[in-house]
Amino acid sequence: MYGLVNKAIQDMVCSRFGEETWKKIKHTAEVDEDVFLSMEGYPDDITHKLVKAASVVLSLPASQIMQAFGEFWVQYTAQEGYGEMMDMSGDTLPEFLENLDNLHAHVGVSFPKLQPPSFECSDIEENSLSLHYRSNREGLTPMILGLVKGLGSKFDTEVYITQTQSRDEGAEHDEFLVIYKPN
Ligand SMILES: O=C(O)CCCCN(CCc1ccccc1OCc1ccc(-c2ccc(Oc3ccccc3)cc2)cc1)Cc1ccc(C(=O)O)cc1
Repeated sequence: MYGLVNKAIQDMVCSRFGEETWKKIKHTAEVDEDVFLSMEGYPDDITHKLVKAASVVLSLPASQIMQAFGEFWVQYTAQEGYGEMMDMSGDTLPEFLENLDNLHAHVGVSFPKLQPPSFECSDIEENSLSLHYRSNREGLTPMILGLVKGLGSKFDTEVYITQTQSRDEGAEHDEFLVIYKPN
């Protein structure tokens, strides 16, 4: 995972719980990095250890941490210089979701170590669609719930998302029903 992800976790924890809590989380995770370089590639395990340690230190379920992080990621990347790229990826929530693979392909051209998941939309109706999420990473599914919620805020759109298929329960990939209503 690029360091931008770990840096975003650090910024979310520091902004909401302070520097001391972040130090405790890094210590619990046994992660020694003082600074995460956005454009450096880090083992995925570091991200998983940080989420697990945050769950212990904050006494919150890891799924809740990942969901909050997904929501935070959308605004964080916009303020960290990817706002224009995100704005070019669609004017509405369904459009953005349909263009997500293109967005990742665009980033991947400049940053070849990117290992993006794949998102596909099907059964697209006026106010709903099915979102298919395929990834070679494990355990980040709750982040997708937060990412879509974050897109709801970005597009001032009420969004309801529920998982309808789960890889953990034997499905080939995770699938979500996304219902949206622009305000
Ligand atoms: O792998 C999984 O199964 C779940 C990963 C979910 C995280 N993605 C979120 C995708 C997303 C979904 C909804 C809305 C917005 C989303 O992201 C927009 C986005 C995607 C990628 C970047 C990005 C930009 C630069 C990166 O790397 C840098 C950073 C600074 C300098 C050089 C390279 C890494 C990711 C920025 C915004 C983004 C992503 C972040 C990092 C990686 C990666 O390091 O492989 C792959 C994907």
